[in-house]
Amino acid sequence: MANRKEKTFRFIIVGGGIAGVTCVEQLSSQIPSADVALITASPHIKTVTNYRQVSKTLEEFDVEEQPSSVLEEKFPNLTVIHSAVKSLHTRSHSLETTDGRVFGYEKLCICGGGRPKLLTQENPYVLGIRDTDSAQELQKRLSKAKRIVVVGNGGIALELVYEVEGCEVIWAVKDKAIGNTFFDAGAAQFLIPSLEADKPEKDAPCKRPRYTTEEPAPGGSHTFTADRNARRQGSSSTEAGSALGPDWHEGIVLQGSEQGTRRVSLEYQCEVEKIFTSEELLNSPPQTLGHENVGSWPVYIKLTNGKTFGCDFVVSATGVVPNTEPFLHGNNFALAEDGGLQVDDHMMTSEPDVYAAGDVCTACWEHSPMWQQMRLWTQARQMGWYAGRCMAAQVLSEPIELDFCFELFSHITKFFNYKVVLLGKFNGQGLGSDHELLVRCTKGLEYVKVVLSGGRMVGAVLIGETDLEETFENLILNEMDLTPYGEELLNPNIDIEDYFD
Ligand SMILES: Cc1cc2nc3c(=O)[nH]c(=O)nc-3n(C[C@H](O)[C@H](O)[C@H](O)COP(=O)(O)OP(=O)(O)OC[C@H]3O[C@@H](n4cnc5c(N)ncnc54)[C@H](O)[C@@H]3O)c2cc1C
Ligand SMILES: NC(=O)c1ccc[n+]([C@@H]2O[C@H](COP(=O)([O-])OP(=O)(O)OC[C@H]3O[C@@H](n4cnc5c(N)ncnc54)[C@H](O)[C@@H]3O)[C@@H](O)[C@H]2O)c1
Repeated sequence: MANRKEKTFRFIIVGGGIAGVTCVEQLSSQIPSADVALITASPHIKTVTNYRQVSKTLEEFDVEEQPSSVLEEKFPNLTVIHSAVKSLHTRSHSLETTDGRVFGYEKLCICGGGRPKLLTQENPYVLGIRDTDSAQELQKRLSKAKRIVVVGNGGIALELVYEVEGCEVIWAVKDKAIGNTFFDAGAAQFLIPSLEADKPEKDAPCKRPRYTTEEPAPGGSHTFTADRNARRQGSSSTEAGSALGPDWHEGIVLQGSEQGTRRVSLEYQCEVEKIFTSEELLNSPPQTLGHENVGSWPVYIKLTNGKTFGCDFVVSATGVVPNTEPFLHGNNFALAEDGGLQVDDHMMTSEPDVYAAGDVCTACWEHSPMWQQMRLWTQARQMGWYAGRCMAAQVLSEPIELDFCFELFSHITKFFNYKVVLLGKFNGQGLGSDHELLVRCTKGLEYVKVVLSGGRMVGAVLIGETDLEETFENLILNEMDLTPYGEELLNPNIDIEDYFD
């Protein structure tokens, strides 16, 4: 490294997202005398506000973008450095920023987050959504759009297809049902009517102890049309200018160039074969186009089901990749299969004195049977907080055990305007055939699914205002044998809270 060290900090945290900021807050409050540096590429930092512990493991909060001065005022020993890390030298315990400065550290925590795993990096008509800038770019392009194609079947796609209005949406999913990262086909079936014109009728509860679902035929497609005015009555108003947070889409107007109805066409079980510009399409065989007219759209997307759609742009909502590049060269980090920095149960990477937290890392300790990593705000906050505690514990020579929040996976969110709570092995992840499901579904009102293994509850999906999260969380954590209760567990006429008191 050519440049001389400008300063050596006791702790350096890289990344001003939820993981990095929570780590800084934890360290600075635990060891107020320690000099801490936060190096971040973004001009603003993300902070957790309105934090609420819903139950033992479920938490809810808002995410706000704030100027970094807010953090510096709170912690006098904190220095915020607005620059990106260009390279890391773990042997000399130093790093270099893109503006040529070199800083030393005693302990480092990498919280560089992730970036969208785009279908292609080169095509200007393919957008990803990550931060405020990309969300604003989406809003700008959408305001002139008549048709977009959304590829992907996770959190972003689910939120986007529901929120976009005044623009036709073609939604291409690899799977047999929508929302594969969060739901199974049963929950997807429950949610699908929300894309349709009328609010679903509220039927009497129907218990479905045996789990069956109808699936669309391979390569099948469905079109759902919603009446905008009808839906508006039940949805909250959009306010321009608020920060990208868990309700990121409420801060921007996702309105296409047309007024009136929303139209979502679902293309199931297909992937992207090719993305063309109109010029490329002119030079391709005539059968490529199908019913589309060449030249009427700026970009065309050919799916593996043989269909080609012209559109104004494509949203690639196809997951994230950990932002590890600047940290790898010349070092010896162990990387996980998903590209994340491997961390142990003290959030330590394989390099000495280097920790990592949030989307950039992959939890490689032996997980509790009820926990799995998903790249979510909640886990970024929990990992940042725990990494801060681990770093402090090490310098103070205090023992520390893996935090309780990693005992049980829990996530609370909203899809299609329904409250959604996910607990434990909510999709029977890793259980193979060694599990059974109990399902209760009331169309338009609630969907409750319980995953049982060896008579014990190991996971649950709760959609709607079920009020069951705390009871089910306790049942999972207590590992109670529920065999004697059988299907009564989901009997809508039994107040389950009283039942287990
Ligand atoms: C549109 C969208 C909606 C989402 N909705 C939800 C939701 O409803 N609920 C939920 O739980 N999760 C949601 N998520 C996921 C959630 O945003 C992430 O899991 C979480 O923000 C990860 O936090 P992080 O701190 O690890 O990373 P990030 O928030 O990505 O922060 C990384 C930080 O590191 C900085 N950085 C990167 N590289 C460098 C470098 N070389 N040098 C210096 N700084 C660097 C960046 O500038 C940034 O400040 C959503 C994600 C998206 C994109
Ligand atoms: N409410 C929430 O909790 C929420 C909302 C939005 C985003 N998020 C989080 O933000 C991150 C980014 O969201 P996301 O939706 O991009 O990721 P995701 O991991 O949730 O979903 C990615 C989806 O893309 C599909 N996919 C991957 N490669 C593909 C390909 N080549 N072709 C077609 N489909 C492909 C996957 O099957 C999956 O359905 C995730 O970590 C997600 O959990 C959470």
